[in-house]
Amino acid sequence: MSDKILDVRQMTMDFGGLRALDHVDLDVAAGEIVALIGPNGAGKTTFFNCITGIYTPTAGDVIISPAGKAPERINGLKPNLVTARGMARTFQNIRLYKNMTVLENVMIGRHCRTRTGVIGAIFRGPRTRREEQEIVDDSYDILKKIGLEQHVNELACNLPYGEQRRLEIARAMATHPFLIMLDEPAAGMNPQETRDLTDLINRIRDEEGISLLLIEHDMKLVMKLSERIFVLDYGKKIAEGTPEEIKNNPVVIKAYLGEDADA
Ligand SMILES: Nc1ncnc2c1ncn2[C@@H]1O[C@H](COP(=O)(O)OP(=O)(O)OP(=O)(O)O)[C@@H](O)[C@H]1O
Repeated sequence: MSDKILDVRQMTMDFGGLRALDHVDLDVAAGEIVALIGPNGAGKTTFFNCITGIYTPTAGDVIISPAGKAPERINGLKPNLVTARGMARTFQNIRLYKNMTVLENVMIGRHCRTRTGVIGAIFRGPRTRREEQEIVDDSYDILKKIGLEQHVNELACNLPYGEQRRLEIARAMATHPFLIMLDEPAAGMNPQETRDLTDLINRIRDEEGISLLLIEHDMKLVMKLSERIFVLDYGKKIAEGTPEEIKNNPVVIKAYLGEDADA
């Protein structure tokens, strides 16, 4: 496929004697929503950590090809540089600056796109002030898109759980990514919050043109949202395909879905 924006080849990660990822291939095309599923301990979060620079994989390649840019191998880049290349992520456990406002949390995400250096920040010339205003405006726009604009000045810790999760997504969007990776975005959400999240993810793809790769245990959500699904089990990729193919794949049913296949 020529329109791959992310192409992960033979990703392998050993923790001492434990092989958490075993030669895993995965790709995401432009404008695609892809899910990575598998039982607890299958290696999903490790996979995210390997492609975002948190871990240095034992072997494998991560190649990105955002629109209009030449393909680049990003193995070994530090997480902040991976983000700057256009790959943003959220974490399994909410990681917000809880005692900062909603707007400030998004502005922090946006800062990875600033041009002002230390000198500019100290002297605060017109260019720096203009850039700061742009960051505020851009962050506010993102909060509007996410539906959190009425909370701009509230502390992040005072938001209900579902909205904290949305704020994390807003912060990821503020980095102007071509791909957002969500680690269990629906975890702990009630049914209404999960429905809102489904709409939000679709809107991010349809209106912003951002691709998404998500780890999720909520099979209903995965089947509804994803165009393709990759399945891990004990660090190995055991299947990939459309939701229909995955639902009916006997190897997947045995390893993971079991009775919930039609959930
Ligand atoms: N830093 C680490 N050091 C040692 N072992 C680790 C480390 N991180 C993960 N592992 C192990 O690697 C395997 C894969 O873990 P990982 O967290 O990636 O699974 P997962 O599919 O994300 O699970 P879950 O759905 O429960 O979040 C597990 O056996 C885990 O114990």
